[in-house]
Amino acid sequence: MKARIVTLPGDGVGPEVTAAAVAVLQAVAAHYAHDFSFDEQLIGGAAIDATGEPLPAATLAACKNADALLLGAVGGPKWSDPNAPVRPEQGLLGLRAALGVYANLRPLTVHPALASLSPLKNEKLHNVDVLFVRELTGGAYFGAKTRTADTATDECKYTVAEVERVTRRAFELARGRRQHVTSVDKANVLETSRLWRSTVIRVAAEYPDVKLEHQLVDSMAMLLLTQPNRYDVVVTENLFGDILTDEAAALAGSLGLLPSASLGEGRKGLYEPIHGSAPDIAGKGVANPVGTILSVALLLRHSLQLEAEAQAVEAAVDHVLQHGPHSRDIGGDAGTDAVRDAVLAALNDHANSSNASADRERACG
Ligand SMILES: NC(=O)C1=CN([C@@H]2O[C@H](COP(=O)(O)OP(=O)(O)OC[C@H]3O[C@@H](n4cnc5c(N)ncnc54)[C@H](O)[C@@H]3O)[C@@H](O)[C@H]2O)C=CC1
Ligand SMILES: CC(C)CC(=O)C(=O)O
Ligand SMILES: [Mg+2]
Repeated sequence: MKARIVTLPGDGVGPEVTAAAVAVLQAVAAHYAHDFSFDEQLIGGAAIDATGEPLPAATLAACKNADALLLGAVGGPKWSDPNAPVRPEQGLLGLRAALGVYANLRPLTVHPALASLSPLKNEKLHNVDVLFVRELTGGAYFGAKTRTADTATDECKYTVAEVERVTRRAFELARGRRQHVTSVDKANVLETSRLWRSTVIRVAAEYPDVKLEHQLVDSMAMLLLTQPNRYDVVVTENLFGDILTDEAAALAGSLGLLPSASLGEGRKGLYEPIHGSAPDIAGKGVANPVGTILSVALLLRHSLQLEAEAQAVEAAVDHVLQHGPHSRDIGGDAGTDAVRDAVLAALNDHANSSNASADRERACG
């Protein structure tokens, strides 16, 4: 198939992990005879340096014209002056809003080979398989902001329509999994959470086959670490989802491992690791590319509908996590390129063995 993919490497480790993930997409294209074109665009601090804006018009135009987008990360100390007129993060928020990608899927699994890195080193780690569905284009990140010399405000606003659409997405996804949705809010205190909860309850009535439970976000932060295997699909608002998923990454062993897919109504999606620009390790060639490579698997699955290819990438990553090499954040000493090369080799083996078995089936049939 033909697909136009815009890449947005961004800042810090963003270009390093994006390059590794693009190499995987190129290998998928070669193994499975697809025609993927890549168009690299500026975003974040790199875009501010080049154009003065975190989301240049040319970037937005290219993104609107693409089938899928792959992003590294934005931000870093160079652009973090609290009084700066523009910030790299505004570029990413603006892109999410412009694309209308309101549902951010952040899957969490714990690879058995990495279980010793997890704070929960016991049987409760078995079968951890949680799909976070984070609302991505509303809430405090997008509300009106005010600032005077001694006071600042960030408005947190949600409409019923915004809650309904992300809740429906969560319930639809739960139907293909273990039919269980946990909605996380702070309905004992926040008005937005009370609207969230009543809307979720109403939408849930459309899905009698899916069990719904509610959890307040503060106790959820604890339960996620102590009983993660209780959860199937977790739906929550923008800020809570951002925080809970970085916490969840600790269970997997590193923030560098988790991928994400940001989806709206069409097939187009924005794919990125859940981590940031990791300025502490940027430029050293040691960033873990696994979260970004697994984001490529989500891109293949959700935007390009190439399920076999998505599974091939996931199997290749699984092989590397099982046998190494491992990057420093997960206890090894391999650099980004060595992990990328190991994934490419495993993908090559996987594709060759799939082709061989297809040949055998054809010969028998
Ligand atoms: N989606 C995005 O573009 C995001 C951007 N940011 C931005 O990133 C910058 C740094 O933010 P932090 O709070 O430090 O979060 P961070 O996610 O960049 O880093 C947190 C810790 O995780 C480690 N880490 C992250 N990704 C890794 C990887 N692939 N391999 C190995 N270790 C990894 C880092 O080295 C650091 O110790 C800030 O400017 C922030 O605004 C933060 C989160 C998301
Ligand atoms: C705009 C981003 C920096 C927010 C974030 O941390 C994330 O989406 O994970
Ligand atoms: Mg975050």
